[in-house]
Amino acid sequence: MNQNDNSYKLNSTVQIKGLNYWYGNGLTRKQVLYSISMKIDPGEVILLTGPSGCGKTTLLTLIGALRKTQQGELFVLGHQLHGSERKTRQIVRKNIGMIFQGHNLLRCLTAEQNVQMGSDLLQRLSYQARRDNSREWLRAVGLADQMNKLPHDLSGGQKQRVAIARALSARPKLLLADEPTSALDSVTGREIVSLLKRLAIEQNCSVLMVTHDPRILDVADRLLNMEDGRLLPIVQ
Ligand SMILES: Nc1ncnc2c1ncn2[C@@H]1O[C@H](COP(=O)(O)OP(=O)(O)OP(=O)(O)O)[C@@H](O)[C@H]1O
Repeated sequence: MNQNDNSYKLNSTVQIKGLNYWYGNGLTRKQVLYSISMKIDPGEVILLTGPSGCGKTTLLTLIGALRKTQQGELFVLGHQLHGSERKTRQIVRKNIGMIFQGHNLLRCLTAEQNVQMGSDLLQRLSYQARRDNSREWLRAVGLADQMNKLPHDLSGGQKQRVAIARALSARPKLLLADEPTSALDSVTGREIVSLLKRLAIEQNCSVLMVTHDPRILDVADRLLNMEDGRLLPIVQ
């Protein structure tokens, strides 16, 4: 490995080479990812598509340091995750925002309190500054007048806006989103993805988004397609 290889890995938000992954053990062991190689540059918005069961969520959770890497190189935000210690994975996770299909908001907390869970990761800020940060983010996603509402009093689109505010309020360098528009109608879905892209760009935050939604593909800087655990060559 030469010096250029190393700086490349440190400069990319994500750098993956020859990543394989298996579920199960012994006779039930099944390979679900095969020789995945890819990279994500700072500020890039990438959409990952592919049929159900092809391995998209598995790849997302490996990049998000939510699973242990088994084989291959996986550099995220300059940290090698293969063979990494728990502490390294924690550091990486703290710098990643995550948004899932279900918005994953806590039902008993207001919109503001849910966003504050993200702001609270900014440990150097005072309580008041974290609170202001949460409110600013709710304003940025257009929910200034809904701060005190509980999730069940918000529409699906509004809940996803809160989830976006919560994810971005922690100032992540990478945002991972797993089908964030799947529960939304097409107009709201597009609106949410455009908002997410605009806000992420403003933060110079890279985005990797899994989607089945063909209506939002044009939002991407780059499209990746997966099938049977493999990334397909890009057809221009
Ligand atoms: N915890 C698990 N244990 C065993 N097999 C699993 C587990 N999670 C996923 N799988 C299998 O791994 C394969 C890839 O699943 P994964 O969820 O990554 O695909 P996906 O492309 O995200 O699918 P979908 O679009 O339906 O969410 C599938 O065959 C799935 O059944």
